[in-house]
Amino acid sequence: MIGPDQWRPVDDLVLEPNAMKAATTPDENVVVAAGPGAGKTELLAQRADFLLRTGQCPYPRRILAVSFKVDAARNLRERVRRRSGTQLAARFDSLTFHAFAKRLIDNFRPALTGYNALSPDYRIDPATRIAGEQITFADLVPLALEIVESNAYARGGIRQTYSHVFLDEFQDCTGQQYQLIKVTFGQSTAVLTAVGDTKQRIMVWAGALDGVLQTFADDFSAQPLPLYQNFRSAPRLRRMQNRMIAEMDPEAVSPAEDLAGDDGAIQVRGFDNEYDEAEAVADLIEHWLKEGVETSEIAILVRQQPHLVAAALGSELTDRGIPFRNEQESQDLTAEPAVALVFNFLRVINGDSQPDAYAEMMGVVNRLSASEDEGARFDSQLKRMLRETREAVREPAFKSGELATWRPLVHEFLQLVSRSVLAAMSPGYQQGTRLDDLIEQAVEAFGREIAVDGDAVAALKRLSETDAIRFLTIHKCKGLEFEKVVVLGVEEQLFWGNPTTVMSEFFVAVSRAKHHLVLTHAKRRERPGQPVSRWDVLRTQHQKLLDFAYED
Ligand SMILES: Nc1ncnc2c1ncn2[C@@H]1O[C@H](COP(=O)(O)OP(=O)(O)OP(=O)(O)O)[C@@H](O)[C@H]1O
Repeated sequence: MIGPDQWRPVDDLVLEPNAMKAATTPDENVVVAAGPGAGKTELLAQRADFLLRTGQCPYPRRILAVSFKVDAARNLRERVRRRSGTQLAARFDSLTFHAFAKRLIDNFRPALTGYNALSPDYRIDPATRIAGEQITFADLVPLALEIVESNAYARGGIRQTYSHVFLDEFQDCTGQQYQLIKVTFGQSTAVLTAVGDTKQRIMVWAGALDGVLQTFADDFSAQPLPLYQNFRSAPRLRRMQNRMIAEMDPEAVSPAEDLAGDDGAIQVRGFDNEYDEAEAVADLIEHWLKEGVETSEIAILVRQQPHLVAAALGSELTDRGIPFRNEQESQDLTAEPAVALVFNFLRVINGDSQPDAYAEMMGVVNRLSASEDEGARFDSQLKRMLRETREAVREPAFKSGELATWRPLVHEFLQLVSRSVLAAMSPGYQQGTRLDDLIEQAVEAFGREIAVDGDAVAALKRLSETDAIRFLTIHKCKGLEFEKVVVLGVEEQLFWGNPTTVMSEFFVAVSRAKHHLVLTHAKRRERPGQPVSRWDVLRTQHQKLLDFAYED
């Protein structure tokens, strides 16, 4: 352990004065409002290191970090683990609001009474609530709120556990989520750090509270500590962001002299139709890849219906053998433990050295063996099966490009693991068809990728975090950053609705780019083959948004 005065930011980062203050304040609630790329998430990781390393968060107390998305919570957890080491990071709980609420319910369930009373083996279902037995995701936060509102023992327990609380992307906090934080930690000794950017408030449709950063500052007597830097984007891109900020939040505009420089590029490209657009964007991507840009540093952003709007680009990339991933689909999938197990099994039987996948897979399956004897028997059966399967896939006759050859192998493995073990992996798997549906989706996703070139290792790589160009919705790209960003379809027909929300979403999209931003629009987009609720064939460029791309 070191003294607070001895602590230096991890990785030798230089923190601006307010960031340093927010990272190291021992006992003050703070709210850090700052624009894109200012280092808000980084600041939370640094603060976690400070609190754990200096003992300001004294053992055995813990830090709670609450985020909105599974990816964001995982990113922050990983960042802290990498920086501070596994031992210290073990006292850092990086959870989504849903996961935090579920923890409260699991730990203090008997506090729920009457209609809300729940049996110990309650289930969570996406849609249907059954009194006493099954709740939906939407019930989690209200039930957790009922627990902390009605039960002083629960409030005391959670306050005892956490000495510090972090709130990331706090501009998108809903009324219920805010209440949960306020009732749980208001009037307590917990020290709270909230970070956010009102210009990136894109969850209004989901009930994000207007002015929540100010409300938090008032309710928690939190000191506002604005940040002014942007570590992400090159000057040309920052000037475009600044033109948008001038309209969205004039007080936050940066002085022109801070944004001088020629680094960075913005292109606006108009096309007659989506096929011309697909060809031109694929040419650009091919060019970037030849220049040595990593696939994981390229993102294609679409406001809505990405699988339809980006379909032509997807086929063009497939024809050229350029890997891409529809994030909406596969990233949600890989967060599922059953899907991760299937992919890890495929990695183990295909790759020569896959220690992480092997350890993860064995960790899951062994954890669940009932007795030592049974465990040993199961272990040897599984190892034999893996050995034989590895040999089989190496046979020249093995048709690796066809899904039909893989499907029985996956099912044989899952049968060996057993239904009860699979069902125990997640509360949602015990009822209905969710488990089978997920396994089928995992196999299908692998099938689509393996069809590209028959290379299983490459297919699995594309299905994992890196090594593929990502197609994302704007909601999914929150908090992420890429060298090259293409916003596909800057058109009235895609960027419609409440003008403030449209601006915020466009702002989130353009501010993901580090060096190069491409904005496209097309005059026509053919109606997709599949049924679709709303589709306009004729398109109009969104002039107001595109105008921000041009210097005066
Ligand atoms: N003090 C710093 N010095 C150098 N680089 C930094 C610093 N703080 C953050 N960065 C880097 O700047 C980039 C943006 O940081 P981060 O993602 O934390 O910003 P953010 O404010 O959360 O952005 P956004 O709100 O747009 O998602 C990251 O690549 C991060 O590693």
